[in-house]
Amino acid sequence: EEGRKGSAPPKKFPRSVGSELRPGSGRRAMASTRDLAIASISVAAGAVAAAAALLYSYSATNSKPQSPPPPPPCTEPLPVNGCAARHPPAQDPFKTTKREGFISWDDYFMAIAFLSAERSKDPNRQVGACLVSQEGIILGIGYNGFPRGCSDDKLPWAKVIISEALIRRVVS
Ligand SMILES: Nc1ccn([C@H]2C[C@H](O)[C@@H](COP(=O)(O)O)O2)c(=O)n1
Repeated sequence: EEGRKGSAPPKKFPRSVGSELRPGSGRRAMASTRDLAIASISVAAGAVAAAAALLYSYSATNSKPQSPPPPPPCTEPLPVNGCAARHPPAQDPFKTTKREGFISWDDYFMAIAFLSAERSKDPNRQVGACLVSQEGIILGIGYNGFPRGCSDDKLPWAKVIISEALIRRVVS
C-alpha cells in the first residue's frame, strides 16, 4: 500500500553498519554481516589453533625426555671376568613366575671372587677368592695384598727391585 502511494518501500532486511555506508543495498548489507560473522569465526579459530600450537610446543620443550627403550634380552653368557650382566633382560611386570636367566651358584661365587680381586692394589697381579662351604655358605672372601696392619705405602710394589748397591757395581 505504501509503495503504491509513492512512499519508500518497506524495509525487507535489517540494516547493518555496512548497509548504512551503502544506502539502499539490503542484500549487500546482509552479505557484509555474514562476512563479518565468518571473519570473526575465522579469527577465533585461528586464535584457538595458535593457542594449541603454543601449548604443544611448550609441552614438547618442557616435557621430560622419554625414557630410553628397554635393553634387548641378554642372551650372552657371563663374561670371562665373572661380572654380572649390566643390563638384565626386561621383564613383563605382570609375569607371575620367577625369572629365568639368573646366574648359577658357581657363577655367583666366582663373580664375588673376581669382584674381590678388584680391591687388590698389586700392580702386577690381582687375585680374588671366595671360600665356600660344601653347603654353599660363603666362609670368607679376600684378595692379595699386604698383610693387614702392614702399610702398603712403605714397601715397594715393583716385581723386580734393583738395589742401589747392584747399580753402583754395574756402573763402576
Ligand atoms: N675382605 C678382605 C679385606 C682385606 N683383605 C686383605 C687384603 C690385604 O692383604 C689386606 C689389607 O687390605 P687393604 O685394606 O689394603 O685393602 O687384607 C682380604 O683379603 N679380604
